[in-house]
Amino acid sequence: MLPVSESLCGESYEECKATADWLLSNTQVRPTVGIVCGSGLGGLAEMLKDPQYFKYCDIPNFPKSTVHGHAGRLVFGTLKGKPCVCMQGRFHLYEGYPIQKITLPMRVFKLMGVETVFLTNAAGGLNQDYKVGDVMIMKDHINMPGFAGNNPLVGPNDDRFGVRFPCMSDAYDRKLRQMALDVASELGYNDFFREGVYCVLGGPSFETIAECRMLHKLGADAVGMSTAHEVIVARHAGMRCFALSLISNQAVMDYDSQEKANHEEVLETGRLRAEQLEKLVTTMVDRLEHNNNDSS
Ligand SMILES: O=P(O)(O)O[C@H]1O[C@H](CO)[C@@H](O)[C@H]1O
Ligand SMILES: Nc1nc2[nH]cnc2c(=O)[nH]1
Repeated sequence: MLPVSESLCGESYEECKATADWLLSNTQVRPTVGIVCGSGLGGLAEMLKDPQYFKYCDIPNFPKSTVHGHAGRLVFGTLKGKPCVCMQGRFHLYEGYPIQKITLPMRVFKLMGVETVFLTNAAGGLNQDYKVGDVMIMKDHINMPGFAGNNPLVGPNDDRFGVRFPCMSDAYDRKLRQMALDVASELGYNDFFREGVYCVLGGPSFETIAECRMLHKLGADAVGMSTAHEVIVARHAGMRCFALSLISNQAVMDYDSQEKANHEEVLETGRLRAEQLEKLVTTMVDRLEHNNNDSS
């Protein structure tokens, strides 16, 4: 039996440690790299050598994946010889979990020894220069639910994870962003690579036209329903973060448009860009140094 939670929602240090210990006792892999696959981007997990799979429903304290396009399992293995753990499917606020629960895997990553986290997501393009199929390196985020107090760090702070008031001006590691730009250029991906700001909303409804216009005016280039929460918790725990948004659809900004955002298009765009994203992330992991110093 795992210890009874003293936390608000099942993300206490003891619970995360029990989950990490359970996983480490069931795999030989000692991951230093963590990967989170977004909607339609689960193929990244298939890149791992000698994979070992754990269904979320079998992992103590883990929520279950409920979204089509998220396989719902943790994959351990190596990528370019580096020990990795990969979330093939993530959790979202709209699935009904408390925000602390959807970010629990980041704390488990930390307690298993992960130093660097690569996150991917599918997002709607707000920037009018973006096209479907573009890939946006996240240089920053706007945490909309956080404005209303829905931040994953709400609740008692456990100093064993991090400080009460963590800095977020360096959330997206500068060196990794530069590495991504270099690798994208070497691979001939310049035409569809961008760098911009991601805005997270609670979902699950897609945005209205007025909301899209507002978000764009506020400085967001892409909009989605994930990632920023995970990055907040990962940074709180001192892990380096790198994140990519695949622009899976154009946010509708015009009342005359016949476009309608839908999840099938999101998954289909993921399939079209899967190979390039896998190549980029694999090359970046290959170039990673064993170094968790803040490099921004
Ligand atoms: O952010 P990921 O998990 O890629 O998923 C994105 O795609 C789904 C909508 O199609 C939403 O869950 C949105 O957040
Ligand atoms: N909120 C939101 N999430 C998405 N995920 C993929 N596309 C979109 C979108 O247009 N809006």
